[in-house]
Amino acid sequence: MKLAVIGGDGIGPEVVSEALKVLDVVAPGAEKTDYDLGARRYHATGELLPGSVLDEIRGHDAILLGAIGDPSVPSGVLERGLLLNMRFALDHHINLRPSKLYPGVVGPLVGNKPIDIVVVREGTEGPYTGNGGAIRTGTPHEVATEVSLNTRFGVERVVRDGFARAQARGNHLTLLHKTNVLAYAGSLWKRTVDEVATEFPSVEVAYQHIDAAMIHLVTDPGRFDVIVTDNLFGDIVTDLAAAVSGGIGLAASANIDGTGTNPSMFEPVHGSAPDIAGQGKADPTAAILSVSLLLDNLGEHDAAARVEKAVAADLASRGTDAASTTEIGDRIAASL
Ligand SMILES: NC(=O)C1=CN([C@@H]2O[C@H](COP(=O)(O)OP(=O)(O)OC[C@H]3O[C@@H](n4cnc5c(N)ncnc54)[C@H](O)[C@@H]3O)[C@@H](O)[C@H]2O)C=CC1
Ligand SMILES: CC(C)CC(=O)C(=O)O
Ligand SMILES: [Mg+2]
Repeated sequence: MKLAVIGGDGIGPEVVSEALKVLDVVAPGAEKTDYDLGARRYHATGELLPGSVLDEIRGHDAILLGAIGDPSVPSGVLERGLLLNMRFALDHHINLRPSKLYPGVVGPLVGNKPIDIVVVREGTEGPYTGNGGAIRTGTPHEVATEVSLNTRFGVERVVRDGFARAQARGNHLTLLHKTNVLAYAGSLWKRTVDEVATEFPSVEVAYQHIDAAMIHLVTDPGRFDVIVTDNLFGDIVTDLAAAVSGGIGLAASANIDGTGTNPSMFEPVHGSAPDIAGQGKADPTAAILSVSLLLDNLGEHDAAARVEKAVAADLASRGTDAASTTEIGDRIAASL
């Protein structure tokens, strides 16, 4: 197993280092190559993601990433030039984000309602493609656009993936969009879901406007099983799903090229958290669960299950005292 490892910025390297401790126990033969990408490299060389580095990364079986983004670099430069660049170049169209309330975890919802949701977020289109512009910048007459790009091809492949996942688990799929206002893109998503649904007769289909879904995720999360949605809505709903399932420090994700052509990338849902970077406060659980997703994706199902089981056991036994980043990583690695 050849892995490219990108710690990145802020708490990224801190949580990745704990994730690797766990990986080393369950997959001791894994060959890891570290890539220095992010703010440090950008300041030193002006480089974000050189083509030669991207080509090298392509030669790996999977990528483990911490987080990208740093306050010393203008907002969006690293996020777009490095992170999104990598997701787009490697065709990571399926952005998989499970949210589960593990036993023993006390979430913020009244009654600690059970949560077991998988968000299938489109990963290469929507408003994240950089399809926009600005004129008269800095003047009172400035105009800025950020166009959401949705192709039938791109929507259909992620919708089909969502249905397949729904069929394999709770047989329920909810499309989240805003068809009442975003009529063109909304219509494409809705029609695609309705058409693909005919191939999956066992899957019950629901639709919710994205704003109302924020209510239901907090008041009645049990109504969701698989959620399929676009890149922006998926970004937002998965931070909320993480928050109601015990916190952003527990939320893992997979950026998958469904065709298997390029290595998929596994990373926490969270960002580089500059507010707590370097303090040993970051919860590495999301990064560790991302290792579980990585192993599962590479067919190492037993190892993946071992990691998830160890995390679940650790979560069940966590008290109210905050443990440090390394304490949590050490504990989970030792339990394996
Ligand atoms: N995939 C990625 O690499 C992502 C990068 N970013 C970038 O990260 C930077 C910071 O973004 P924010 O909006 O502040 O989002 P963030 O997710 O980094 O932090 C939001 C809040 O969650 C807390 N938090 C995050 N991860 C945590 C962990 N593992 N344990 C405990 N607390 C944790 C932070 O301390 C902060 O209060 C920005 O540059 C942003 O663009 C944001 C999201 C994803
Ligand atoms: C920083 C963004 C490009 C990504 C993000 O927030 C995410 O994927 O969750
Ligand atoms: Mg996000």
